[in-house]
Amino acid sequence: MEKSPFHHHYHHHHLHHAQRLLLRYPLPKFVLLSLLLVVALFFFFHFSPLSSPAPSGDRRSLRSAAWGGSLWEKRVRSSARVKAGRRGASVLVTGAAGFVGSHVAAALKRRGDGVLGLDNFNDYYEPSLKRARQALLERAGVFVVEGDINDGALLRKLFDVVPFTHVLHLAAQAGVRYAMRNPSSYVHSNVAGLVSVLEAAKSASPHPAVVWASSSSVYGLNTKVPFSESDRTDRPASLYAATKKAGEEIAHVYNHIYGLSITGLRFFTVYGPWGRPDMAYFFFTRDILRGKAISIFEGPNHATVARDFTYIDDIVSGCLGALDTAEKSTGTGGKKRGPAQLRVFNLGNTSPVPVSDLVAILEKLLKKKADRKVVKMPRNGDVQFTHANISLAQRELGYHPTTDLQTGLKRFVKWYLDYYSSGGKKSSYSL
Ligand SMILES: O=C(O)[C@H]1O[C@H](OP(=O)(O)OP(=O)(O)OC[C@H]2O[C@@H](n3ccc(=O)[nH]c3=O)[C@H](O)[C@@H]2O)[C@H](O)[C@@H](O)[C@H]1O
Repeated sequence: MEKSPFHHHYHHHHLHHAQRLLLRYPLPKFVLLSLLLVVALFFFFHFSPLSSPAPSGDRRSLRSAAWGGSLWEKRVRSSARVKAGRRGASVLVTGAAGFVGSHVAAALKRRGDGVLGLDNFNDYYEPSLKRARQALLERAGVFVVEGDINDGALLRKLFDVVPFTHVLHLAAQAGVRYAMRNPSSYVHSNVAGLVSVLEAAKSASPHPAVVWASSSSVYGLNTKVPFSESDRTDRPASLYAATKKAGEEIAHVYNHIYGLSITGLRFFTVYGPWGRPDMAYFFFTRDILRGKAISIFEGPNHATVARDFTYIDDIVSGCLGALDTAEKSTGTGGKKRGPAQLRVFNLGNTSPVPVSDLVAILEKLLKKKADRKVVKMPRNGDVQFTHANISLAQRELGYHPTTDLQTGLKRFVKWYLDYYSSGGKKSSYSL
């Protein structure tokens, strides 16, 4: 709507009037000075580094623990050093304070490899459990740097200090159902975070080989069982699954352009001592002990919901097999000299168990009946069953899972009672 000439004139007149007023009654000096001071203070606090959160890559940022400095570099170097007289690997383990990360980091160190951990110790589940795992790793000689995989400056620094031969990338936002409550965390950690790690790898000299955690959930709504690596993975049922599938596509790009050797591992519901409190086997144990009701999901017309539960020690052997058979990357400093290895493997147990059977095993081990509520599986991103065909991993990685659910849960319950009897601080249980 065209502004009327009156409108324009009206404003002009008012401005003129204000000027006349100011000139006629000059403001006392101190009023002017205090006005100037207020304005100056506003600009100072608004633009000063103290007020705006420093960019995450800035090690002086108040949020993440400081990193860098000569003492820090010395600790990084000695942690990542291969044991004398051994042609071992020097591995950067992201998510090293996590469940799978801490177990694999300890196993690598035990066999003499160099290991440097990285973890942001976020509070997706109680950080005290991550700190307890970190303490065990420190005692084993593994330094876990506190930092975020999205902190490019930190990753570049780590690769400057250590010529890593491998990256075992396990840092991720895990959990199928939580994706409906915090979707951005999955994009931040599983997509942006993976790109950040692959960017650091392709910029390093030499390029490390990368092994990273994908997920059984990429099989989504498939009904053909058992799942084989060549089956369709274009029907994810959760955002978690979609970010892991996206990761597999992103891996293909970094392999194609930069010649990075990349191996994706599709883990199948991993469980065991030092596990994740957000997973059913863990909180069912807690709730049975507390006499709290547990909800057991069931499929359409009372079909059972089942998982190919895989014990942590078998997963560790699968991860070591992937690292040991990973070919070198064919690039260096961002240039590729030839085609590089690109692989994906199922790491499962090939014996799916209904959730109700898992509960029955826990009741026996805990000598306590569960207060069961059988509920229809909610539309929460869960799938009705998973079942791994592991013949490819058996052939290529020498992967041979040996632990059945009864045996694995027995070890988990022993750890659980030990750890929480010490008030969730420590456990005589090693990783
Ligand atoms: O294979 C994977 O890649 C994933 O494995 C794991 O996901 P899930 O298989 O969903 O494990 P988990 O939550 O322990 O539920 C176990 C069973 O209990 C059922 N379940 C769950 C909760 C409940 O209250 N009741 C119930 O019956 C539930 O429907 C399910 O059938 C990892 O968390 C995930 O990060 C990813 O690694």
